[in-house]
Order: sequence, then C-alpha cells, then structure tokens
Amino acid sequence: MPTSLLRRFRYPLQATALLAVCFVLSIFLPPVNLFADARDYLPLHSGLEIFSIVVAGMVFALGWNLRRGARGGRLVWLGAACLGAGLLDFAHLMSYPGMPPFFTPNSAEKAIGFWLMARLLGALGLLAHALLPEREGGGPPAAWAVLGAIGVTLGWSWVVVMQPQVLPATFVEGQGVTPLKSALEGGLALLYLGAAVLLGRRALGDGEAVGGWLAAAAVTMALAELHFARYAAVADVYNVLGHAYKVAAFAMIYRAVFVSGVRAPQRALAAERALLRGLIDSVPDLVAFRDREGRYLGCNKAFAQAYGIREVALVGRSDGEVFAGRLPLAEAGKETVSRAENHEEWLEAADGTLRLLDTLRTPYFDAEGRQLGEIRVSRDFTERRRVREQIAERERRLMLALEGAELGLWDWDVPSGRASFSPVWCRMLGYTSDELAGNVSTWESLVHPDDWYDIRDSLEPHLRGTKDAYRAEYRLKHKSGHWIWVLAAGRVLDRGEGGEALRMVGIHQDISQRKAMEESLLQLATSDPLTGLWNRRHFVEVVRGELGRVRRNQAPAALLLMDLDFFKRINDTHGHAAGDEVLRHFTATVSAQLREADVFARLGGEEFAILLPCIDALGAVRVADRLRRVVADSPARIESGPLHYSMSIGATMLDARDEGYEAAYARADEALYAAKHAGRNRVVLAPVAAGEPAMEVSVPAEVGNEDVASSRKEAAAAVSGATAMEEPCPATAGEAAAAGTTAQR
Ligand SMILES: Nc1nc2c(ncn2[C@@H]2O[C@H](COP(=O)(O)OP(=O)(O)OP(=O)(O)O)[C@@H](O)[C@H]2O)c(=O)[nH]1
Repeated sequence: MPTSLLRRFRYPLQATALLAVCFVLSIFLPPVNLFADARDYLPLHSGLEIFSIVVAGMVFALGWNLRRGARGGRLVWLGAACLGAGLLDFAHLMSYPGMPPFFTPNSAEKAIGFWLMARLLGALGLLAHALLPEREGGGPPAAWAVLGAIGVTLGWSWVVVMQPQVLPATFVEGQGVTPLKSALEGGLALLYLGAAVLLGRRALGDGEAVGGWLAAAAVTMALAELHFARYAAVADVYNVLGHAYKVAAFAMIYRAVFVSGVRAPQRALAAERALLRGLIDSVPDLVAFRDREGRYLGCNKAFAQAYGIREVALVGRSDGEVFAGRLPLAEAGKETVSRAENHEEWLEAADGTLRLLDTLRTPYFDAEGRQLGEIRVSRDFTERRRVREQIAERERRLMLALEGAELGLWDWDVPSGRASFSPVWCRMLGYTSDELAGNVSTWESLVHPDDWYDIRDSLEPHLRGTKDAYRAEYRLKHKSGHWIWVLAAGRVLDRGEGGEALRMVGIHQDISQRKAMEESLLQLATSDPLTGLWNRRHFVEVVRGELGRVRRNQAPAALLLMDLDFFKRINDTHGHAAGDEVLRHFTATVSAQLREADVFARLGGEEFAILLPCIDALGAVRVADRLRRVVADSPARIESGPLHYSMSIGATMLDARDEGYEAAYARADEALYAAKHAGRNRVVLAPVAAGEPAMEVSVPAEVGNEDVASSRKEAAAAVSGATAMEEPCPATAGEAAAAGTTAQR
C-alpha cells in the first residue's frame, strides 16, 4: 500500500489492529462471569445498547437528510439498515433477561432473536454501502430502503414476540449458546468480513477515509460476532466483550458517516466559501448579495470601502436602514429584481466624492428554481465617463473647427469601399448628407476625368505605404454642374499585416477661389492688360523653351516681329483711345489667323511678336505675309469710321546656334527695321547665316502689283498652299499647350 494511502487510513488500520490483537488475547480468557448476578450487568448492557441505538438513529438521520447529496444513495441504505438495527437493538435491550417484560416475558432466547436480525441488517447495510453506485441520489429510492428496514423489523419482531415457537433454540440456560447460534454468529462474522473486504477495496480505490472507517467497523463487528458465538452466560466476559466490540463498531460507523456526511462537506463548503470570498474581494467592482426581502447577506471589500461600512453592519439590513438619506441608491434598491436589470446610479462615496456606478442586478435561484435573492455588481465608471466626455468634447470641437474652416471630412474603409462624408463635405458639393451614397464610388463619380493622373500620383504611393501622406489638388463636380477645385489631404489610419491600407481619413477643402486668384495672378504676370496677349516676359520664356527643342533637332520654328506702321499718326489724328482700339482690333485680326500652337505676344507699345513652332522659312514668310495682308485688308472700326492700317514684319528662323532669345530677336528686329526702311507694310526674312542679305519676301499690292485684286488672290493662294511644316505640330503644340502658351487667352 502506498505511503500516502497508509497515512490516510492509519487511524482505522490502527484501531482495527488494536481490536484484533485484543480479540486474539481474549481467546485465552476463561469464560468467567463478570457479574455475579446477570441483573448487575443490566446497567452496563443497557448503556452499551443505548449508545449503539443512538448512533444507529443518528446514522439514519444523517443518511436520510443527505439522501439527495453526492453520496446520498449509499448513505441512506446504510442509514435505513442502522434504523432497523437500532429498533431491533431496542427490542433486544427491552427483551434482555432482567428487564421488565417486553410484550411477553423476556428471555435470552428472545433477546438473541432480536439481536441476530439486528446484526444481519447491519451487515446488509454495510454491504449496500460497499456495492451501491456512487452518484447523486444513486441507488434505489431512499423510501424503499427505509420502508424495507421498518418492514423487516416489524415482521421479525412479530415473529420473535408472537411466534417464538417457530424459531430454533439458540441459547440453553446453564450451557450457553447452541451450535446453531454459534453457526449463525459465525455466518454473520463472515458476512461482515466480506463487507469489510468490499469496503476496504472500494476505500483503496477512491482513497476516502470514510470507506476505511466503515471497513474497520465491519471487521470489528465480525470480531464482535465471534465473541457472541462462544459466550456461555449472558454476563460472561465474551458477551460483555461482544457488546463492547459492537459499540466500537458503531462508533466507527458514526465516525465514518459523520466524516463523509458532515465534516468533509463542511470543510469543502468552508473552502468554497473562502474561495468565493477571495474571488469577490479580488474584484474591483462593488459586489453585494441580498435576500428576497432586500436584506443584505454580504458584500465584498470594494463595496464596504466605497460605502464606508463594515460587512457585519450591513448583513441582515435593508437599503433603507443602511443607506437612509443617501438616495438615490436606497431608492434604486428598494426591491430585489426578478430579472437581470442594469442601471446607472450616483453614489456619494465614503470619501465624499460622487461616483457614477453602472449597476447590474441579477436574481439568483436555488436548485428548484426558487429565487433566493439578488446579486448586485456595480462598476465605477466615473473616470471612464469623464474620459469619454473629454473625447466627445474634443471630437465636437474638432468638428466645429473643421466646419468653421469649411473642411469636409471623409472616412474610407478601403477593403469594403464604404465611405462616410461629413455634412460640410456634402454641402461643399451642393448636396445634403442623405443625397450621397456612403461609398467611395460616390467620390469617384464626381472627380474630373482629367485630374485622375494627379490623384493617382499621390494616392497610390500612399496606399502602398511608400509615401507619408496623400495630397492632391483636383476638381470635383458640384451638384449644379460646375467644377470646384479641392485640396485633398489624407492619411491611412490602419494597415493590415501585409501593410495594405484598411482605413483612411482625410479632408477636402474648397480651393476654387484660391485657384481663380492664382489664375488671375498668373494672367496678370504673363499677359498684357490691353490686348490680353502674352506679355514680353512670358514670350521670352516660351521662345527660350522652343529654342531648346530646335537645338534638340525636334522641329524648326520661326519668330515674327511685327510693328504697326505710322501708329503715332493714328494716335495723333484719332486720339489715344482710337489707338487702343486699333491695337485690340489688330490683336483679334491676327489671333483669328493663328494655329493653337502659335504663341502671340505684345512686346510693348505697337510692337508684337509671334512664335511659329513646326514651320520652315517658306511657311513662316507665307504666314507672315498672310497676316500682313489680312491686317491691311481689315480696317479697324473706330468712332470716326473704318480705319485702314498696316504692319511691317521682321521674320527669322530660330537657329540651333542662337545663344538665346536675344540673338533671334536681334535678327528679327533687323529684318523689321529693313521692312520699315523699305517702305513698310511688308515682310522681310532675316538671314540666319552672318553676312547674307535680308530677304524681302513680300511687296505691298500697291507697290509690287498693279492689279491689287489679283495680287490678293495670289497671296491667298500662296497662303493656302503653305508647306506641310505649317501644319499643327503635335510635339510642340502639346508642350506649348501644357505650358499654357496658346495664341489666345
Ligand atoms: N494708343 C496707344 N498708343 C501707344 C501705345 N503704346 C505706344 N503707343 C504709341 O505708339 C507710337 C509709336 O510711334 P513710333 O515709335 O514713332 O512709330 P510709328 O509712328 O508707328 O512709326 P513707325 O513705326 O516708324 O512706322 C507712339 O506715339 C506711342 O505713344 C498704347 O498702348 N496705346
């Protein structure tokens, strides 16, 4: 047997060993009468019997009350057997020789009759305990056991008292017990030993001390039976020892049943209570229990501390008695709840602070479903609420700030495509919140198709995580159909494990005004206020850019320098305002003749310039001459009537060797001078190579051709037959357009 089991069963083992040794020693005792007169034995006999009767009654009471417990099934059968044995022992006591007649005259025979059946019931009870299954309420119904035991007891008593003649002799006065009685006692001893073996095995199996004590009791009863198998007189040493062993056996049964039925469960209960107490005291929430009438059964430390009350002062009292005047807690706690309920309540804590509690009141029930009371758990969320309010306040301020700044907020759940747009966002685009679906496609449908490049350029690297933030300026369509410029800025808030964007938030700001202002500032900085044409500064930039392309052998380009003839005279004759009108008329007339890629600028006064990209020298002079003719043929409308005027043009090709704009300008200027010098209203193409003479390529109709009409026809034909180089040139046109360098603004 392992040491741990030995230690657990040491007391039953020691007791059994001691009684066994005493039994062995008693074998050698002579069968002396301990009492001279059997009647002297009566008090001791009665005392010993009463002890076992009382123990039997207690075992029964315990077994009956624990019948629904974990071991109730087994204990109740043992208890019922003890009840029967106790009743029969009482009859045995009352039938003992020397006692007053018990229904019929008493005799040893009669007492033995009760005795033997009592012992048999006792042995059966122990066997039942050894064999019945261990489960809650296990075994046959408890009432059967009790009724069976009482039935056997009454039936047997009737036989012993009323029909003693049917029973064989068990005791002969002066001779002692008969062989039958010895055999029956021996059989009972064997039955008890068998029960002891079964109980012992079961005790070793489940390791419970209770089984050990019952096995010891069974062995002790077996030894008692052996004493009773050999006594010669009712007061001899064997009889007295037999009774003493029986008392010891009952004491062991009592000990076993007491341990398993009362002490062990009580200890387990105490341990459970300690665990429960530790548990509820470790909880920072305020926990209290109340019975159905609302009286407190207990509370945890947090509760006691918060309310500044000791648990003992709380128990047995109601809210009204304990917390009178500390409403609304008392109000909230008037009645116990029959369903779980949750509410918030303010507590004026013991330290005088006001605490906000979230209280959950839950009823609790017994095994039959009857409500026993309620458990109240309150969580102090004053701090959490304060933080929550602070966050809400900050959010409110942020929203106000965003609204004040007219910033529209958007929140995009990237994987699902769901999006939310703040009221300002919707208002910015002329919508109300419920007019726009909460989806990113809402935004996509409003983006200007030409602006996707700028958006993707910033958004995609940020979504991939290669750029810190997203920022773009683009146009969104307003509900009324026009486009508004917005500045978009945003950032990914959450990313997945692989770094993929999960959620992104940002703002949109309407920057239409700023864009318009930028546009007008740009216009102011680059255009001529009178004619709306590009100004000199911008033109110089454009020519420089074009020169770069010429150097890269991309396409030839020409520069035309134009100056109105005798403009001072117009001013002087018709006034400065008329001069201005002529300048505007000239601008419109020439602009109408140009391609989109051509860049037309006013360099100052009545001096104009045109950059003609993608054109060769022949094309350039044809265009120049066509312009000259168109201007000469289109009189300006001033107050005094139509006013004819003309211009002179100095043309030059941009040359890859030109160091800059100035070189090209100087050649064109020289050609212009030559045109003026030659009589005005003509075009002169400057030579590119040094030393070559300037080439006058056009002659005014009235000078070079008698037939003005035919000359004009030729000019028109010459213009319409311009070389392919005068056709739009995609590369240059694209770059010029991208740079905002169109002829007309
Ligand atoms: N109305 C008006 N006149 C201007 C403007 N800018 C310059 N002028 C005038 O343009 C005239 C230029 O005169 P000139 O440089 O002598 O040249 P021109 O009279 O055209 O003679 P040629 O160029 O030699 O044919 C001056 O009288 C300037 O005052 C302007 O913006 N509006």
